[in-house]
Amino acid sequence: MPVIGVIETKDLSRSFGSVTVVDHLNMSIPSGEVFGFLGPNGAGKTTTVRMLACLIKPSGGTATVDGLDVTDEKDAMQVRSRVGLLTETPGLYDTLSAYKNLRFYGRLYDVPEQRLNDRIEYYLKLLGLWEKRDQAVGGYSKGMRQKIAIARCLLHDPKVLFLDEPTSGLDPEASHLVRDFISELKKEGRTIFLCTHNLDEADRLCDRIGIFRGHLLSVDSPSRLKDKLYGRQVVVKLKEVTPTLVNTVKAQNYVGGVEVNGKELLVRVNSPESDNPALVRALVAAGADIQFVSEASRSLEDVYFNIMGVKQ
Ligand SMILES: Nc1ncnc2c1ncn2[C@@H]1O[C@H](COP(=O)(O)OP(=O)(O)OP(=O)(O)O)[C@@H](O)[C@H]1O
Repeated sequence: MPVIGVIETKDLSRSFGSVTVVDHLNMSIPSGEVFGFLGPNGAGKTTTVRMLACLIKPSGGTATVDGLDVTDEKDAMQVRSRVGLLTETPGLYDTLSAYKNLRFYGRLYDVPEQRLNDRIEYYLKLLGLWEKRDQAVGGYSKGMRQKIAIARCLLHDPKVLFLDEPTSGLDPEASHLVRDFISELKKEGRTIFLCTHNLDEADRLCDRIGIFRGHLLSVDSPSRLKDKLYGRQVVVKLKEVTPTLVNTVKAQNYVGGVEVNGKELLVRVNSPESDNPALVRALVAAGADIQFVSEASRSLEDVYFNIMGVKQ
């Protein structure tokens, strides 16, 4: 039987006037996955999230969240109660304390009184804000406000979380705390749909990445995206690079290609674990003085620019 994702879209589309912003989006996100949704400004990420969270209607196609049809009015009510949404500009009541802000929103979601108090206490303690629970949110730092905003969208215990730019505008320490918090939420088994422009963050947090501009250009785990585009490469640093040494490497039948970068050879191989010993032996036999051998690491930024066709 095919595995049905907790988020499924089939040709999901949305236009504003004559402009199509989301164009036949097809994706399937399994339960418990952290899915990174990457794309340039105006790619249609927020529009996609708004459709999946039932804030706007699709112009075409279908989508289900937790098995519920987002285009069906009755199902949409239930979807809203099963998802948590952190928007790019989460509004909090500045004059109310963190505790009162959370109580206010929890009641909107009809969370039973005792359960609400327990959940507020749990999250404020987890986020290190319990001692400051009675301070007005207006006096909170940006990072503290963001943590309250994330806690707010968890009060009704949603299975699926849509986080739109959760660390945008936060300093490195606050971003780190929010990222740790997202990892905790993953451990709780929630499915997290993460829109971010921070590629390093996506690389660290996400099980899979979808690179999107109107439709999905590529989707896979960060490591497979890198391997698919670049294969595995070994960097061999030599005391001296000579044409003989380059030709020796090229002549090895397990070598897929060689690039010379100063005193380094960038060698493409299928499996460094099994090919490196032979490569090192061949180079030494040809007179090479090897200083370092390591695996070349590609960043998600390399992948993103490659897929977007941006020259670096
Ligand atoms: N309600 C609306 N009416 C008209 N156009 C809209 C509306 N909402 C979004 N758009 C347009 O749709 C396009 C995609 O916007 P969207 O906010 O989904 O992009 P995004 O990928 O989230 O961008 P960013 O990374 O900048 O947040 C933009 O050109 C935007 O102007």
